[in-house]
Amino acid sequence: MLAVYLRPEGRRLAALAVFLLAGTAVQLASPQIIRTFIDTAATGGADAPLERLWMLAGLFIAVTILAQLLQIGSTYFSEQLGWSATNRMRQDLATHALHLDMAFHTAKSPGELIERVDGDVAALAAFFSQFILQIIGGALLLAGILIVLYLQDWRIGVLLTGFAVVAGLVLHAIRRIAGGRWERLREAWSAFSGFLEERLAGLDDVRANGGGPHVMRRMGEVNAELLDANVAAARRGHWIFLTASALFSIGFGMALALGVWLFQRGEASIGTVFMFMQYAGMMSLPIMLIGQQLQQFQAASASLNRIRDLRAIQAELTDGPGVGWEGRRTDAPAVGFEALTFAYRADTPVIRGLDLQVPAGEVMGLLGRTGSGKTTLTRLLFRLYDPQGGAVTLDGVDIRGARLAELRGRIGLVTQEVQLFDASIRDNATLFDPAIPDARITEVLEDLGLGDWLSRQSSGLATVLRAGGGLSAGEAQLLAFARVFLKDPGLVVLDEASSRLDPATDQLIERALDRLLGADGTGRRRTAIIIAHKLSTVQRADRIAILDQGRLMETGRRAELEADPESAYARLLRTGLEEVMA
Ligand SMILES: Nc1ncnc2c1ncn2[C@@H]1O[C@H](COP(=O)(O)OP(=O)(O)OP(=O)(O)O)[C@@H](O)[C@H]1O
Repeated sequence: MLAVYLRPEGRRLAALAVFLLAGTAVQLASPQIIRTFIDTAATGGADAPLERLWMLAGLFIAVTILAQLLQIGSTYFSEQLGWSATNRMRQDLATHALHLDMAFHTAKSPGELIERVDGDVAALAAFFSQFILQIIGGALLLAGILIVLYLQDWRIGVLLTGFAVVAGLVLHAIRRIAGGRWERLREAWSAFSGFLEERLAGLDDVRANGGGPHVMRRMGEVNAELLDANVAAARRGHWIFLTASALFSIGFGMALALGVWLFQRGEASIGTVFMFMQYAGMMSLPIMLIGQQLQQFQAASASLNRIRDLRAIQAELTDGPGVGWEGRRTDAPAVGFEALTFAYRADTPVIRGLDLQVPAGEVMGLLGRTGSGKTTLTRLLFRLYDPQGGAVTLDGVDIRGARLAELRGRIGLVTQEVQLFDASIRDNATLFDPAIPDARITEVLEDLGLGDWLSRQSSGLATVLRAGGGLSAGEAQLLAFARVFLKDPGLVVLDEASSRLDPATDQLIERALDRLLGADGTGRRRTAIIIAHKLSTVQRADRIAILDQGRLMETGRRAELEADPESAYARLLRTGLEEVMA
């Protein structure tokens, strides 16, 4: 999977390789310059050629600066590589997750998905860029140092190779013993953020019930655990650091001892001894980092596996072959629910063998107690789920044959809970369709009675609405109507809000309903399914269907049912519809 995302990055990869190789070569060169400098100075004594020394000093400075520049270049390319490859992965994952079935989204919490799509991918990106830089770069440098040392004197080569292996193993062992410190810290952090999130979400309740002191006491406890975990992690981190420092001092000491011995035997110059020390010092960082990154490797491969698992989940609801509904968006279709059975979970049926027809252009009022399956029926119409038995049809055609966009393009939906997005009024009304002209949006909003509201907004249609705030329940409902008018479909589903609105807004909604259902004299009829909570809305229906525990209890023309005192509908009206349904 990684190869797929890395392939388009060939150029960056090549640039990174060049920078890494050049950087390693330059880093390897600087101890050589120092050796020459020292030897030139030492052997020349008072007659040392000053010009040559100046040149060597200048060269050393140039090489040091070049090494830094190359380091910046490699960091730049490795970050670019890591993030651009994984950004594409994140985008693919988000698209994939958005196309998964509702059943999947019901089972997974949004937090879990965010953790997959963002957390895991970010972890991978960070690892990726570090991996290339620190493991590959570090390994190159380490190998380079050892090769140079072997070429210089095999004894120092053997000594420092042995040292590198032992130091690597000891550090690995220490890390394993000290392991677990991050887990405890991460747990403490997630407990802390979970605590904050929950209390902030319930702020109204906490305040209203005087729960403040209790929350603060609990916060103290959570904070104390966080402090403990932090201190423990820092203490263990220091152990690793101290061990590493001790190890590298020993390595340094061994290189020094061997150097001095070689010097005394006349087999190495003083400059060479100094060079050994420099190389020995340069080895410590890669040895530390390679070990650290290899440990991260486990975490990164766990992230990768989770991402792979998510990608492997396939949507069961897929596009049908298409039934040629393009251009029929505004036609009012006949809707049929035929011998429909459906269950969210295998053992609890929600719709049980339901047969119901809504003729084209008619308004069907869907009634039933809470939990009787009304909303579920509308979800099946949108094909958010597929039924286990029977079919939903539009104009007699099974909706499973249609492409999803073709089907959903024909239906408008006004739900009880209007989802607002953190976006402009324009985008909220058109649901991010840039093709709809501003003039049309303004016209629709004004027709719905939102003209005043719009004129009060600081930047008109461009004003950004805050998700979840800023709009009253009534205004949000009207905005949902605006969405349907702008889409202008031939079939609408309305899940009426059961909450009471103020009389003025109520009147605006009544007017919007008149227009939507073609009762305003324009004669434009739409097929409509209304889950009604108010008597005034029910009375707009041509037909009534009453559901009871997923079965059709009664259906017929509203006028006829009303006239028949034995009908369940007439009984409902007598009992008081709003009391029963609310
Ligand atoms: N996503 C879901 N997963 C599992 N069960 C569900 C799910 N959604 C609804 N149900 C169950 O299906 C049954 C029918 O729910 P539905 O929302 O269709 O009823 P409703 O008639 O629309 O009720 P209300 O008037 O309260 O909205 C209920 O028992 C409900 O608990």
